[in-house]
Amino acid sequence: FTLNFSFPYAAKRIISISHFLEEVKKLYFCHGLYTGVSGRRKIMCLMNFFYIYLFQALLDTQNLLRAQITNFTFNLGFSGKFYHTGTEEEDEGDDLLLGSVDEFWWFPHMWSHMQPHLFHNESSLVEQMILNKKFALEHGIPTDMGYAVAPHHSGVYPVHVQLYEAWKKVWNIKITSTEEYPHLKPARYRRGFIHKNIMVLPRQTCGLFTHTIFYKEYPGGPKELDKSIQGGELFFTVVLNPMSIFMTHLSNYGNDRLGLYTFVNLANFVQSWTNLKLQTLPPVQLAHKYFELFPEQKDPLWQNPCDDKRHRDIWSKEKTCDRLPKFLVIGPQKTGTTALYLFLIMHPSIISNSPSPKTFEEVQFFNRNNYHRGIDWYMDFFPVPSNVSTDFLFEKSANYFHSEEAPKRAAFLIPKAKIITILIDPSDRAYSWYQLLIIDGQQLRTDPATVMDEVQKFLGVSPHYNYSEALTFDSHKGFWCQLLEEGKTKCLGKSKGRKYPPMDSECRAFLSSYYRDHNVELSKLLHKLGQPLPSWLRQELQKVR
Ligand SMILES: Nc1ncnc2c1ncn2[C@@H]1O[C@H](COP(=O)(O)OS(=O)(=O)O)[C@@H](OP(=O)(O)O)[C@H]1O
Repeated sequence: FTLNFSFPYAAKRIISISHFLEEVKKLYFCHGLYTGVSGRRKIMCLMNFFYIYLFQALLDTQNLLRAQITNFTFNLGFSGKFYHTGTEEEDEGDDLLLGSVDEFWWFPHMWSHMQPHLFHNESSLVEQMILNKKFALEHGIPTDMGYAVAPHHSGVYPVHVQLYEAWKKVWNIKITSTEEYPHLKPARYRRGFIHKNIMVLPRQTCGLFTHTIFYKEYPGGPKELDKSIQGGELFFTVVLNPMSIFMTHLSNYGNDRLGLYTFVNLANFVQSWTNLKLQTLPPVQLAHKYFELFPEQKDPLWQNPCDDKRHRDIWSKEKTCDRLPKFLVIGPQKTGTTALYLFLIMHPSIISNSPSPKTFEEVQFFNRNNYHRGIDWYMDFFPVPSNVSTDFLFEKSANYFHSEEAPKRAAFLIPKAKIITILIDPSDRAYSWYQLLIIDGQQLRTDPATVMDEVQKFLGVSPHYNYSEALTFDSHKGFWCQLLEEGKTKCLGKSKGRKYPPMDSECRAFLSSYYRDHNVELSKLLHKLGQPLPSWLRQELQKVR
């Protein structure tokens, strides 16, 4: 234990480069990837330069870590615009490093280290990336690692879809990492996800930042860093995560070399006190391993980007969080959802999404694969409300009701949204579904104005809209329709409110008995929720089996 502690400390004093980085507070990064499965842990370290000076220090650290971590290799990130823009010594450092590209792995940052979410046009992002790629090609830096990191996490999560597209076009990026999904804190809940075929891995925090240059000046005192390494947070991060990714700044490898100190010490401590084996994998292999271990993390869960300050800060100013629905009509299908939809959009404060070319008035975002298109895609269906507090954006997708995924997904993105569902006798619904016959019996069908009064009350929408005046029973259609000027009516199309012969009694008895147990369960649920039983349900329950 004592040896583990004292060795890197001594090493630090012997090989430190004292004149380095006194005033450099800029962004020098080093990434470390710790990965592993069950009894194995793997480490890879990534580093990022603008003015590289510490070539020798990097190699020293890499060699020291290789003694403890199989295949340990730094992964260096580059923003080419800063090449040869430092002092003479720093420029020399750049050349030294570029003369030994084969010693390390490499990943692109942005050309000028800009935050991607500030670029609204994909083409400007592409331009910037092409510059960085040209720089890489000119200097023999490999361009096929498939890994990239966005400066300051910007654009990765919350997803800036333009970044993902540009990454794929220019660099064929397959993997990235962030500390922001689903949130920075608590760190132990960070997860990965796959979006647009790019695997996003959770990144851990090692406690080294641009300002942690000197051991004695470590925030809270050096004991804090030592505690974290020796059985504290950092130790547990590696022990509890089969795969850990760290990012440190180049400044952590100058002066007191806290990067070296921390990781060598950590690896020693882990090896002394556990049976874990540490090893490193190249990024793409690492990502595949991660999602083999955590397949349930593949599907992302989108959240409102404005709910977390850190997320809001890296969310494009040209995008707003107001283009999200305040309520959902979730179906189920064949219960009168189209009629309810029509009645709702008659209200001056209620605004629906624009139509989808494929699914018409329904967006069908939360239930199936549209969800993987991301929230930019979803929000584009909604207008920017002219008055955020009084306008009610909503969306009706009748198959949310029976979707396994929709409730969780909706709860994450729009946790405050109200939900409206329509229940009708399932026998009638099933019958309607198979287009044989339909039985009238719903309040929405017979008395929509009262239903719409309840809906308005439930939503708290204003002004109060008088549906008794705005709707009329169209005897030709046989349903309630919108009343237009001069007594004309606007009814739903031919496919809604069809005329069938009545259901035969044998069929009704069969369906009634088929749904009986479900209806009993439903009545219990409604009772528990303090909801009144619909009249059809009361009638169904009174039937003798
Ligand atoms: N005002 C009015 N006009 C027309 N139809 C009305 C109305 N109110 C309720 N209904 C009932 O709505 C049934 C269709 O339900 P949905 O719109 O939810 O169907 S779908 O899931 O979108 O296909 C539809 O069923 P079908 O007649 O079998 O099509 C009607 O029974």
